[in-house]
Amino acid sequence: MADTAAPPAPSQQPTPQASQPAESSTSAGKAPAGAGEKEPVVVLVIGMAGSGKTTLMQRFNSYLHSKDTPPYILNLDPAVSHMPYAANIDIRDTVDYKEVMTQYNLGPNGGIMTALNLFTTKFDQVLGFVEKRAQDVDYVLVDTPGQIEIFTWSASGAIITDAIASSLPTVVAYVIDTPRTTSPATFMSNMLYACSILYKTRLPFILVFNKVDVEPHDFALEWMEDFEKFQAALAERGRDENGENYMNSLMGSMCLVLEEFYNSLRAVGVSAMTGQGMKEFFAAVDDAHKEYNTDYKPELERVRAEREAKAEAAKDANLERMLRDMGMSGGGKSASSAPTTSAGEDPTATNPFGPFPRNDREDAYLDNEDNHYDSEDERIEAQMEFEEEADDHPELDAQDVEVSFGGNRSDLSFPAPQ
Ligand SMILES: Nc1nc2c(ncn2[C@@H]2O[C@H](COP(=O)(O)OP(=O)(O)OP(=O)(O)O)[C@@H](O)[C@H]2O)c(=O)[nH]1
Repeated sequence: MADTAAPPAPSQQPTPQASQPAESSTSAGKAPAGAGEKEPVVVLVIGMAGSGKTTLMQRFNSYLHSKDTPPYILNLDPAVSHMPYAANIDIRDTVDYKEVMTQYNLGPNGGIMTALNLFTTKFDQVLGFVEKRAQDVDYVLVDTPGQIEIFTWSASGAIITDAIASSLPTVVAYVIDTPRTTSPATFMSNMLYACSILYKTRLPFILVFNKVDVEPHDFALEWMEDFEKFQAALAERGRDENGENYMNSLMGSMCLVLEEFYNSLRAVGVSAMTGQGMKEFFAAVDDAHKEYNTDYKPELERVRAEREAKAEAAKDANLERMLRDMGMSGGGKSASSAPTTSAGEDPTATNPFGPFPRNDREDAYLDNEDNHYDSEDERIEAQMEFEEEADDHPELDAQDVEVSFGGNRSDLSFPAPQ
């Protein structure tokens, strides 16, 4: 194996909080920067426990080193005991899941899940490290926790996936233990799981049939291409020890449903043990990278633009509402929020002080006959007289007068503008 460096020992954390993620210096940093802009592709390695993810990561790593394109590696599995490759960023350097178990009184799965949650709170920094190296590498490999559901169905897994996929081209490599998938029922369960991940992440997807040194994956390709062959295998091998085949019709219909799913992915057979299929795997990754750029990226940009447009519209609406509240715009009132008097009329509609209900002081002012003017000129003249008088009487200085919004805003009071 080309890269068998011992993994760095996990640091002992005094408290189960995520410390600052650390970046190990491995060969990725030494990769020669290519001419022009480089855009690495992130490969998220996901699979059931024991499917061979970690061994495969080591194989990918050694293969890429042999091609002179060392990858940048992230390990997100806090419980991995032996890592046969050196990761650039290792979750175990940041959170000690055993410490998390002790402090939070959790079992192993709860500890792994909580460790991942804690790490997620620092993931923006992790992404910062990855982005900094983006110019130097072609591939970023991400190993995920052995308990697949901890990553695929947790909020932190979704946050991490979204964060990575919105910053760099990302593809999912779903690792399958081929020798353990030869029964039609296990095959179907694995495919349904893969399908759910594909529809959840919506990222370009590669089915990686691992351990083909033990069992070639031809049967799987055959079942995916020709559903009648799968039906035949079901009829032949789908019976339990009592000769029952009650699951067969369900699985038969399932394979029809999965036909569309099979069309939208690539499948390769590999062996982490012998290194078979590496060239085909990376060709599939490059193909999926292109798919990300043609299909996923425009969709991502569309969603992002939609989100920004919504945020902009909300900002405009807030500004408009604020201006209305301050009586600086047309003063249009919102029909739904305008309060009404007991007589059913809207007091804001007749309030010259602004688009809010009159308060007692304003009512008193308007009820005073002296304050009614026949024309706007007359009102302005009266105001100028008042201001001249106010100059001679500093006690009338407006600065000392508290203006309070009436009605539903009576809890707010603001000093009068100077
Ligand atoms: N024959 C054979 N064995 C393999 C291959 N890949 C992995 N294995 C073996 O499968 C077992 C599980 O491999 P791991 O790499 O630990 O699998 P994993 O998916 O990372 O396991 P978890 O972290 O527990 O989920 C180990 O005994 C490996 O030696 C392969 O291609 N061929």
